[in-house]
Amino acid sequence: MFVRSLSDVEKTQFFVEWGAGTSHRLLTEKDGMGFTVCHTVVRAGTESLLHYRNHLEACYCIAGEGEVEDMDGNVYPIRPGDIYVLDQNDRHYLRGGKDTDLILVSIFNPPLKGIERHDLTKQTGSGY
Ligand SMILES: CC(=O)NCC[C@H](N)C(=O)O
Repeated sequence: MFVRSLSDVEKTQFFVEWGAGTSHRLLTEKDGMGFTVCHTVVRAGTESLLHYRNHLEACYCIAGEGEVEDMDGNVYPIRPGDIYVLDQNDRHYLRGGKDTDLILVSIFNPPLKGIERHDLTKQTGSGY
């Protein structure tokens, strides 16, 4: 077993600014667990169009507030204790709160290599 902290990740390439906040990729492919765990900050006032074509993702909110919107226009407020699940590789909008960051634990299956980067300029949605 091992223990890893946010400060450990900050010394590595697995701490990324993803365009609308930060992501500590706490577990990556090389850890051999079969999934990735990230501590993700979504900055207040941001909106990102995201689309993970090669990974399923579930995001569990541990602090703050925000919302997620599917491509049918359904808007889901996200608060601590909520999980949103992209079980169909769903394209979606992710928004931080008006004045409050949204803090998520994001799980990816299959795992990320850890060095993937978003390109939020893509009209089709950023992802990997
Ligand atoms: C919630 C979400 O997907 N945010 C984007 C960052 C992601 N956790 C990543 O590490 O790329």
